[in-house]
Amino acid sequence: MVSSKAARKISESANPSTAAAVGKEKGGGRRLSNAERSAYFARREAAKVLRTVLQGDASRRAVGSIKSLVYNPSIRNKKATFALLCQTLKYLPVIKDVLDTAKILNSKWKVKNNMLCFTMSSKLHVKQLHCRRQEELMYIITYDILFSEFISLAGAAEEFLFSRKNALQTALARILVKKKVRRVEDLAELHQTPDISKPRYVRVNTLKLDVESALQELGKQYTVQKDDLLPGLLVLPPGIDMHNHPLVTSGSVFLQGKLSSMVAAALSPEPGWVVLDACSAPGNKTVHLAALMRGKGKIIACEHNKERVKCLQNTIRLSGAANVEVLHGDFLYLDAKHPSYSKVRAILLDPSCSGSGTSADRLDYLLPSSTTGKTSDSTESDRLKRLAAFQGKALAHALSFPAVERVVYSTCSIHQIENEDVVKSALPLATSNGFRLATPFPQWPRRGLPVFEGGFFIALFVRESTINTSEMPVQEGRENSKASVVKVTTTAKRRKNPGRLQRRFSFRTPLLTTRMSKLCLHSHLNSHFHKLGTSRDHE
Ligand SMILES: C[S@@+](CC[C@H](N)C(=O)[O-])C[C@H]1O[C@@H](n2cnc3c(N)ncnc32)[C@H](O)[C@@H]1O
Repeated sequence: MVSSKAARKISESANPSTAAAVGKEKGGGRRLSNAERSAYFARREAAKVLRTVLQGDASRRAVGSIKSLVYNPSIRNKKATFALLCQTLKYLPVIKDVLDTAKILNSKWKVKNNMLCFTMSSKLHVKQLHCRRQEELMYIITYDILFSEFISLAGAAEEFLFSRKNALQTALARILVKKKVRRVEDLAELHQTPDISKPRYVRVNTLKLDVESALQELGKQYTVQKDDLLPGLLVLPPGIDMHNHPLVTSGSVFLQGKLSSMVAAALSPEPGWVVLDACSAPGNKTVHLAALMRGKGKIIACEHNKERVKCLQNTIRLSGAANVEVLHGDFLYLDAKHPSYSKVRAILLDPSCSGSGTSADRLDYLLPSSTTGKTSDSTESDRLKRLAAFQGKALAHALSFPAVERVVYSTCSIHQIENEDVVKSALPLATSNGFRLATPFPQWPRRGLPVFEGGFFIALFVRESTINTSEMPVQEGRENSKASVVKVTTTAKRRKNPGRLQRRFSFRTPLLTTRMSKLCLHSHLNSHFHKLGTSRDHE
């Protein structure tokens, strides 16, 4: 959580009066300083993320955590955006109340010339914008005006709201009187920040850097030590921001928590195996698998969400893993009996879940639904049932792949319905297919109990190999393909006839050797998918 002090610091640095470089006057207008520009963009970036966060929260759909949205590559000024976003969310109930009382959201403001042209000129092309259309931006700027000490006025929306500063302040004063409190901090609605003082973990990407070198490099700046359970994991002090550290931006280390790092380690695939990552984006565990397999063998990374496929591809690219094949499609539709999967020996199943175990990490306590109790118990329970139904189907499907010896099922949920209940419901099938539940980390002392604040759930199924994979038919072309990352775009849409799937293919590198024609390729991939009569929209 970013303190108001930190947010103020950022606001101060963005303020023209404290920033050294104020641009020169030009043609009757004033060119903005870098700090003004940066504040202008940070507010708009924060507003964009805020819109996604609020829409996701209102519809209870997983759109990514606050952190993951801010640390998306499309956000340029991450630090300022994050600070503004967290602070605005913290004060959001008050801000909404203030804007309502001051009747500002129903007004319009005038935009002079082009808002993005950083010259405040007196020659006008006036356009009117409605505040409602820019609601999130209004929230961000109102936060800045009311609660941070300085504000840069660059931008028409800023000018408009600043001209109503008195109305905003009067509205705030009225609300305090009405609620019988003296300070804004005393308003009961303000979110309490939980005390999160967990260490920062980084996982060394051994495809790019060895653990000793990472230890040495990070040791120049921080107190760092090896984790006592996972050899490639390093432990650093809590609260440090490493997002821009060169080892992180180069993909030499990944910011990955201990519990998340335990999942691929529990699967423990051997170099040379064919491994399926069933629900893979954004790909942290996919590239961990690649590192554990030392780049040997093949990982098929399946993901059904188009946007998240892009994220997955970025992660793979960053990691330098050359043995990952990205499959854009629904895992439940993959035909386990298809020859392409006949050599899959391990499956990592980390499906969509409620995320209840990592909600503090994801800053969910800042979301409106966490304080207003907008989500009723029955809505939440329906959601959990829907998720559990999908998770159960996915686990049963994973256990049906013919050559699979190890299946890891993991969630970041603390709900029994998504964890033990799913595993229990799959046990009869698992047993009849020759699997038994195994202990992934015998030395891990507190299995089954909440180990940190929040938590992960990991179940490992193993079966002795009954199939000699060297006798498996080799899939023509695929085995000979030199393709490293293959982009297969598959759009499976439910239609009147549920057995029919509509697909699109695009290849960055050839999937098969030239011996196979495109037509042949199409029918080859058509038979990869196998309808199990389930909904694709699990969330
Ligand atoms: C919990 S996340 C996986 C996180 C990932 N293992 C990692 O460590 O980076 C679950 C992912 O599964 C995807 N997903 C959900 N249902 C799916 C399905 N039926 N087939 C393929 N992917 C699915 C979601 O879009 C989401 O990206």
